[in-house]
Amino acid sequence: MKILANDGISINGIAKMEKAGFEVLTTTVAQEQLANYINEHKIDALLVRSATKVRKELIDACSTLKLIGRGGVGMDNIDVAYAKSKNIHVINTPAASSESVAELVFAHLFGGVRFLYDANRNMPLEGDSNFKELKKSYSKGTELRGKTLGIFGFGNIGQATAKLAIGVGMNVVYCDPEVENATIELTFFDGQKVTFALKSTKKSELIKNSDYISLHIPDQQSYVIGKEELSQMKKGVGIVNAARGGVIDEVALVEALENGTVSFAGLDVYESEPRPEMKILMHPSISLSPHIGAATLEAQERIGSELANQIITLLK
Ligand SMILES: O=C(O)[C@H](O)COP(=O)(O)O
Repeated sequence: MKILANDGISINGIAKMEKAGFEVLTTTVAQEQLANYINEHKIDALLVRSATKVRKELIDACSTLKLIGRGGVGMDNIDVAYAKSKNIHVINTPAASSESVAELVFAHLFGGVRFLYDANRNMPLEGDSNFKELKKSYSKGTELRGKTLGIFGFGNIGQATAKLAIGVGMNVVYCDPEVENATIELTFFDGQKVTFALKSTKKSELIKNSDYISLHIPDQQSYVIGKEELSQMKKGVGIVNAARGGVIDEVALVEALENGTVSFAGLDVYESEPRPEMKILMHPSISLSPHIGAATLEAQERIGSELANQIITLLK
C-alpha cells in the first residue's frame, strides 16, 4: 500500500505506517499535478492538511484511492460526501490539535489586551527617543481575569479554550445548538480535578454579554459575525478567529475596529486565504498569525500518530 502525505506528516506517523508495511511518500505535489502523480504511483491513500484540495474532479480522476486522510479538523477542503459515495474512507483527527488551537487563541487574547501586536512593530530601533511616549500609549491595558469570554462553537477546541479561560479566572459563556450542556474538567499539576457545568446560551446573549469572543465553528455559507452582530457587542470587545475565514465579515470587522466597537481582533484565518486583504494585514489593531492554530510539534505528533493508527486499522 502506498500513502502520499502531500502536506507533510510527523516522523512518528511515518514510522508507524512504515512499520506496518506501508510505503509513505512525502513529496509535495502541486495541486494541478496531483491526479497524474496519484495514478502514476498507484497511491492508495492521500493525506492532506488544509493546503491540498480534494475535490470531486480529483476523486474521479484517481481510481486507486481508497482513503483520504485529513491531518487536522476542518474537512472543508475535501468533498467528503462525494468521496464516501465512491466507497473511499475519509478520516480526520478531530481532537488532536484542540489544546494547541486554544493556546493560540490565548496568545492573541493576552497580546490583544496589552497591545503586543502593535508594540512589537513600534519599538524604537535606535536609542530611547520615543520609548516614554510608547510606554504611555500602551499603558491602558486590561486583565483577562474576571472578564467574560464568549465561545461560539463548543466542540473539542471550544471546550479546550474554555478550560484555559477558567484557569485564567475568566467567566465563560458559550453558544452551540448541538451542545446544550457541557462539563468542563480541569486537571491540575497535582492530579486534582475540578469540574464545571456549563449550559449553552443564546447567540444574542453571548454577543451582548461578552468582553471577548472566540470563534470555534466550522466553515459556514454565511457570516456568523457580521455588521449586525458587531453592532450589538459590548463596546471595546476583543474578537479572536482561529476557526475559518468565512465566519466573520472582515469588512464589517475593520469598520467596527475603526469606530471603536471592537478594540482588537486576533486572526489566524482569513476570508481570502492564503492572501489576506491588505487592510487586514496593515491594521494596527489586528494581531495576525498565518493559520498556525494546529501547527505545534505536539499537535502534529498526535495528528500523525492518530492518522497512522486509523489507516492501519482501515487498510491493513
Ligand atoms: O482544521 C484544522 O485542523 C486547522 O485549521 C489546521 O489546518 P492545517 O492543518 O492546515 O494547519
